[in-house]
Amino acid sequence: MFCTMFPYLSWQGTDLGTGVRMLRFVRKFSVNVFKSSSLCNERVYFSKTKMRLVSVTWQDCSLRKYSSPPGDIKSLHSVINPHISRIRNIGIMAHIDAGKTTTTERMLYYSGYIRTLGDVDDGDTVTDFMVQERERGITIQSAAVTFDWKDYRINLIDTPGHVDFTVEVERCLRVLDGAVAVFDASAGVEAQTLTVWRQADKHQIPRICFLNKMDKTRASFTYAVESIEQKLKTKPLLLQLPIGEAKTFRGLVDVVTKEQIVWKSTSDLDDGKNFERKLLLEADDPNLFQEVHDARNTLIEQVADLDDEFAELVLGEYSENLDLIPADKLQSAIRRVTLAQKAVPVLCGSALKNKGVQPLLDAVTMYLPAPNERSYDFLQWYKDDLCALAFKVLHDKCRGPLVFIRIYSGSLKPQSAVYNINKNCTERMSRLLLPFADQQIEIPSLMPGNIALAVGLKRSATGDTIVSSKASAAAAARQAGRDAGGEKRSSSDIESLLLAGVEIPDPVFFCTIEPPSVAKQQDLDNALSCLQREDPSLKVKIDPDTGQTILCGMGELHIEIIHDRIKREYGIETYLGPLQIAYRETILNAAQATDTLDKTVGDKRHFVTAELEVRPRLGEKAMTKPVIKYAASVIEVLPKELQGAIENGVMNSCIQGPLLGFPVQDIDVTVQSLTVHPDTSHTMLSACVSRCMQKALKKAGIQVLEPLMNLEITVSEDHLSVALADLAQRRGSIQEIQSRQDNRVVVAAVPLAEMMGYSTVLRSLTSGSATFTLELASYQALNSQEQSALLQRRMGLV
Ligand SMILES: Nc1nc2c(ncn2[C@@H]2O[C@H](COP(=O)(O)OP(=O)(O)OP(=O)(O)O)[C@@H](O)[C@H]2O)c(=O)[nH]1
Repeated sequence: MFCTMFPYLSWQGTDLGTGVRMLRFVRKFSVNVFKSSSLCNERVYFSKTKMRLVSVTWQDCSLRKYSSPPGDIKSLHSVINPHISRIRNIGIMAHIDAGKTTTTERMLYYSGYIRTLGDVDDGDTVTDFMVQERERGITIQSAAVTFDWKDYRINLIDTPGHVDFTVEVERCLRVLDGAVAVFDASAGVEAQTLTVWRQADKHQIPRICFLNKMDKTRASFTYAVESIEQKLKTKPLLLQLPIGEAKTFRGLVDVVTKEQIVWKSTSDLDDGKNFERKLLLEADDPNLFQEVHDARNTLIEQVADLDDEFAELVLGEYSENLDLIPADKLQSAIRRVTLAQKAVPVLCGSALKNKGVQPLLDAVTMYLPAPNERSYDFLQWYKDDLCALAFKVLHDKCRGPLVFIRIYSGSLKPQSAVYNINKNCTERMSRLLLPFADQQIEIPSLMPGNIALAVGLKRSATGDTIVSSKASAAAAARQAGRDAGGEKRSSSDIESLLLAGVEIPDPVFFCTIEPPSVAKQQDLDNALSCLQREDPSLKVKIDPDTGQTILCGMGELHIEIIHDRIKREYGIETYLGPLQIAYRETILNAAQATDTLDKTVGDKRHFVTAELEVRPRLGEKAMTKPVIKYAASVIEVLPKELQGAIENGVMNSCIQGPLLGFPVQDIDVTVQSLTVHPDTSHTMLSACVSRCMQKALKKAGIQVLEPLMNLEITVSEDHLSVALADLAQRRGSIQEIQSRQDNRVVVAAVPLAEMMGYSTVLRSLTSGSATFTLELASYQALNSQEQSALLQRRMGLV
């Protein structure tokens, strides 16, 4: 599907003149296949596609710095690989429906990369290109697009807002240098904003806040800013003030320069390209003038508090009159505090009404960091050698997997071999493409800081680290090992230092999936392995008892979308079993067990006697990996190579607990004694340890744990009581009821088992007016009654 949606143009490295001519061609005719009449069936897609050739004048090209004459190598190079200080890798993140896709669409439009404005509600935006995204009006996959704004190259990633796709957000954050957090100005900080904000904190990503939807009836700049300050515990720097609010919103004032930016046209058809920018004078609006004057002084004070260099200016040269502080000095200081993540610039606008997006783009280039202004720990071990991260995979029927790559150091060239550390394999890359808006342009090389699409990598998956060769990976590992304290760190610790991967939380839902006939099983397996490479939060396993394929996902919507994609993209009509909860198991007491394996295979005798102890682990954070220790008498004589086999045996027994077959968490395991005959294979040793573990776990008494979810419902006062009554029946415990403008926000903890089909129920209870988000909080123990009821259900007794 991708090749029909993203036509690409190419040139080969040596013929640069042709390359430039090709670029001119790219600019002249932007092929927009998104206005296709058919978005549904991939196989008929091509024949039904109406290619729309949009003429772009040569003047347009020159504005976008593509005007260099054929053969000008320097400028061609800057088109492909701009100077690193001119690159911005940014993400757009927010709560569901805050307006990320609409804002991205406007950015592409104003930068000249699309000729018509797409609309989420009409299902024709560039970044929401999956059929399911267009139908549902939500972002499911992150989309990476490249465009130029003024003199800057912006690689932008539009991330999903729905909580089921949080992993997608997390893995994108890994490759971003900065982010724009979009808010609905009438709602302020919402549940999912908090989650993505925490994720961005974890990856230390400098941010800008954009208060979108300033045109909405209940939009309130003050309310949204207060909620940012209180809920996100951050220091908002107000760089703009709105002119008007809700219906009267028509522009903004740049607090730094004191310029007013006003969109004169009130027509919904106006594309917002034309606006007036001029100094705000007292005579224009005395109240607003005073407000801006006060806001600028507050901003200066805030920044001076956070930045010593600026404080010196304020206290010295300009102490008599803060009005005289030049805008560029203030901007530089704002940039420094933003990069240091001491504060967050706040801007506002209405993406839908085409207001405020151009100043937002200016702020992105002005205040967010270039790749060389960020520090990445793992880079110190690669120096100038290649280090890149595969952060997204798309399957294209014509060209195979397309892998989005962010390059951190070294360089990448097409037709070259690279080494994938995670997969421990060497792969050949055939082509490199830049994802310019809705086209792809083939490039001859990729330099640090940039993002591109690699064609030909058959095994690389989302989250893999790519380097130049196995030797380079080994050298980096040696260096990392030395820096990390040599022998004291295990090899897996060192590996994790080298890998720039993403932590994937365990899925909370699962169900069986069956093809329409046995003959289609192989096709289904292929489809699932492709989807898994794209989406590491999707897990697929085989039920050891029934042999059925099990699909495990992050939520109802996640599984629904996967089911739909298998049908539409791979043409397989599958049947899903009922959705089930992924419980966990843990132990109640400490216990010991002994096991002996004595087997002769051929002329070899495999003999193991193991004695293990298991104990409940009392940590704050749930741990699915058991902590394995060895008694002193064992570790003294245990050959290192047997350790791996023992640990495999322990891990395997924890994948399926002894009571219901769910993963076992929070246990400590001690190998008390071990006797191994020299001929014993590692597989036999693992098998014996695994069996011994199962015995010990059973003796220790099993407790089933269920996923407990954080629930946040936004509901009107009228429907509050009915929503609360319903929650009480779902074993929900209400933690807080907050006010959000005219609405109430109920914060509660509810077992996931009680939330099946909740969206339909809530919709009917509140006439569709309430919204909710659900996020995994922890695992809690079932009481004995609930546990035995669950056991009976699982055994088919009730
Ligand atoms: N009034 C108003 N509506 C807006 C504005 N921006 C977006 N919308 C509407 O809000 C809805 C959600 O917009 P999207 O751009 O899809 O939001 P999103 O954050 O990308 O949504 P997800 O990807 O599903 O999380 C759509 O109906 C938009 O038309 C705005 O500035 N004002």
